Amino acid sequence: MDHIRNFSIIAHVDHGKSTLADRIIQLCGGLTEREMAEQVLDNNPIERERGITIKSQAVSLPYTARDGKTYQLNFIDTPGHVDFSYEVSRSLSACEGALLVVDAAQGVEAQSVANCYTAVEQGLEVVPVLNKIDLPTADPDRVKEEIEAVIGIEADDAIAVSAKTGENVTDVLEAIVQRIPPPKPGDTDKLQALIIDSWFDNYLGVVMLVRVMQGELKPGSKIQVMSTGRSHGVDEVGVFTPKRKKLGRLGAGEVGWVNAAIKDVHGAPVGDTLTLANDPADKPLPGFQQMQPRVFAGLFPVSADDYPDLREALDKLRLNDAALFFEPESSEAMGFGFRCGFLGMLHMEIVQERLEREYDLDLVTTAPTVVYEVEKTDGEVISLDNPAKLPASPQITEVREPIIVASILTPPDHVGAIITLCEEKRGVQKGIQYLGTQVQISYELPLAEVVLDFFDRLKSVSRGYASMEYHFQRFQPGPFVRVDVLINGERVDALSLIVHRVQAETRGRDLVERMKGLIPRQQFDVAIQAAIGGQIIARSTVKALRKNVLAKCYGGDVSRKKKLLEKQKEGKKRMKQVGRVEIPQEAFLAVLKADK
Ligand SMILES: Nc1nc2c(ncn2[C@@H]2O[C@H](COP(=O)(O)OP(=O)(O)OP(=O)(O)O)[C@@H](O)[C@H]2O)c(=O)[nH]1
Repeated sequence: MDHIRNFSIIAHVDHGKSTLADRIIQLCGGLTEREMAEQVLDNNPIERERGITIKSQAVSLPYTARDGKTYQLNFIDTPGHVDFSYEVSRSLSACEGALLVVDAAQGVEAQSVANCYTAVEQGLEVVPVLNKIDLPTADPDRVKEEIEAVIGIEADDAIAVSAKTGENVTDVLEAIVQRIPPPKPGDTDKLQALIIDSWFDNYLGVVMLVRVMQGELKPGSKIQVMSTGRSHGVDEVGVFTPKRKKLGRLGAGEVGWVNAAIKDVHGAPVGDTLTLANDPADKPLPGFQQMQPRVFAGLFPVSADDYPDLREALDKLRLNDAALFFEPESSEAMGFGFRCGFLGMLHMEIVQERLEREYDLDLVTTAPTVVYEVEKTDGEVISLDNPAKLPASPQITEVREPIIVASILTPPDHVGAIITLCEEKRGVQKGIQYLGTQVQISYELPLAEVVLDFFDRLKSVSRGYASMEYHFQRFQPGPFVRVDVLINGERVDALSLIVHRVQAETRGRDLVERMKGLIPRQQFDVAIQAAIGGQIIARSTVKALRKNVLAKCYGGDVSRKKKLLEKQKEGKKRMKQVGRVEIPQEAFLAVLKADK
């Protein structure tokens, strides 16, 4: 085991993790120059387009070090975005060390701090790497100080590199070999393998990425998933180089893939332990925190005929995405659809995009909402993930909303604007610390406010410099009311939202105004109202169209007429017929941009 090094790379989005990983793979001879042309690790098209890494991946690489020995370096990738921070901790638990990659021009950002603490807590050796030193604005010395001041780890021997040009990347490989310890042997030889990740492959069924802690895994063995007690025969084991490579065994300390004819990812839960069915380990490895969807929204097909297809598509996506939750929902206004739970807004956007792109579905999404805890007068406490289902007020004792703790890092210039923003979002300041060139501000904030437009606002008030990390803290009671939207006098359940009493009037007015701008003019007047209970708090009208649109075409030019009709059809794609009124997708999301 002395020749094995298991490591991860911790980095804020865009600091160059994928580029460095590619360089490392290239230096170890994993791929040819041509194969490198495509960034290999971000291998889902949506991830690639957005330039973010979502799923964990692992690569095993042989490296002949300066000491003449050949080491097996196992790199386990981690995602960089806040929505996926639970995946970071699970990747880290398979490693003995981590490279902390910090952009030498940009400096330390909140996400790297949070992930670095996770690594330190898990007892990993952290090796700081300053990337992008080829940039004229790079200032490695300042960033070293920042790492020490903000994160509090030693950065004297940080390695300054350019992942782009390849400068000093060999030093990183040497540091992995010298500074990161090899895996420790287990207490016994009984198999314990941690499931770091599992995904569904159309040809192979479920593939598991595992870290063998002790014992060994071989084709033909009968393994047992410890939490479910289910047994499966192992078909194949191997590693990614990054290409799939079959092996005869995976031994203690190694990281690789296993496939064992398991039907879907729920049969191979991430964080679970594999052992041998006929010679099981005494106890499972410590698992991971269960991931919980925090943001919910309704997904409805534009055309009711697509409902079965939507169900099938969600079923398929769930094979691969254990964090995705859904159950059938029926709405008076929208018909049949699904209430879906996501880890955060990015997760939601990705799921929606995949449904539309990969499954060719036209969908309308309702405004995302957080989960409220509602205590009823009969003592029952319910988790409310759909505002339309809030019980009538005489039945409610208390409504509690989720509160998060946010840690924001920013240069000192923007502190004032950020505090103003947090206060506007009902935040409570918990601390503010000047750390060299950066300021760390911590706030308790309602998750509902963060879900709205907080990230965009934070970026805009800090001109892109502030970064943030957050985690759930607790539920807190408050005076919440349900604001309903009425279109021509009919309540549209899919547009209801839960808001703080103090913000209700403003939100209602903003929403009505915004919707007025988004609902196209129809053959008749459309009245839009916002109401709390029976009381109307805002109203507005979309005036009827005066003329037929085709009148503009002077009756003559057929192709022009056709074009116009096609254009209208296109525009209709993401509309939902509610009663007599056609409501476009944007109107359902109007609430997201409230009070800007
Ligand atoms: N100048 C310069 N640019 C770099 C260097 N390393 C990475 N970049 C650029 O920085 C951007 C982000 O790099 P990625 O490797 O995609 O960043 P990442 O951290 O993997 O981002 P996520 O996959 O979103 O987590 C890309 O445009 C890279 O070309 C470097 O050493 N120098």
